[in-house]
Amino acid sequence: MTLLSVNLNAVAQLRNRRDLPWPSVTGIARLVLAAGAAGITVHPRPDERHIRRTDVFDLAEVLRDYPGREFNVEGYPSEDFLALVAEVHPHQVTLVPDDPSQATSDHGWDFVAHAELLRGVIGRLHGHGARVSLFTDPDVGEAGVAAAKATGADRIELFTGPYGACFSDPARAERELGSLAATAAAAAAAGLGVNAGHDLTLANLSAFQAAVPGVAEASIGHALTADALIMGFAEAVRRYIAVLS
Ligand SMILES: CC(=O)[C@@H](O)[C@H](O)COP(=O)(O)O
Ligand SMILES: NCC(=O)COP(=O)(O)O
Repeated sequence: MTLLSVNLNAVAQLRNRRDLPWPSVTGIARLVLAAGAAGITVHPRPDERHIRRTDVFDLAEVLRDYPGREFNVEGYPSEDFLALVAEVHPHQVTLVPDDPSQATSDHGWDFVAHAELLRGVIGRLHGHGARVSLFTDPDVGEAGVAAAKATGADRIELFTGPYGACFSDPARAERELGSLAATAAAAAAAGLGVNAGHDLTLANLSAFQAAVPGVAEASIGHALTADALIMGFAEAVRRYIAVLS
């Protein structure tokens, strides 16, 4: 069974439209956890376009009321980011090679070029007990997985954005699923855990699950929030969990 971690970036972005405290990021976190989500994911970007530094501390407090659920904090390993996660102590840190100016996360790590950086950062994160996952392009294959393993990471997160973009091209979706499945199998053989995320939806998730077995955690936010605008967060969480189970 793949666990669902709900990404709250989009809720924070809606809140930030006005200088008002609603929609409440912590309130939605409590709602999705009560509905059965295994955890919460956030990506506090340097410009605080959505998740703010204060949200990360507030959500860590919420997670303390839900033993067994996990807090996953994503970001580029800048000194500011590393200082934040050293204070908050999330269960998992997902390292992403994002430039501050990027509109969204749109590629994984070059594990060879960034080997030294990643090894040092992962050692620091392990020092305060975090599990470390590395954002990974779908087509890195065995060589890329071996390089990821060499950094000391615990998991890779399959970047499913290219697959999610195939919503009108079934043939390309099949090719993307083939790449994702090959990289996931290589990761499992190398003793790495496998997470997944970016542009997963109720429409594409079951085909992903069928093609890529053994994914430990899917972090889903944008589409789940869009669904929640129609059916509510509790029902949306239940629908995604049903597909992931
Ligand atoms: C790493 C990833 O794919 C997403 O988790 C990321 O959080 C998306 O960031 P935005 O919500 O800022 O697009
Ligand atoms: N790591 C992926 C994530 O947290 C959410 O991505 P998305 O569902 O908002 O595209």
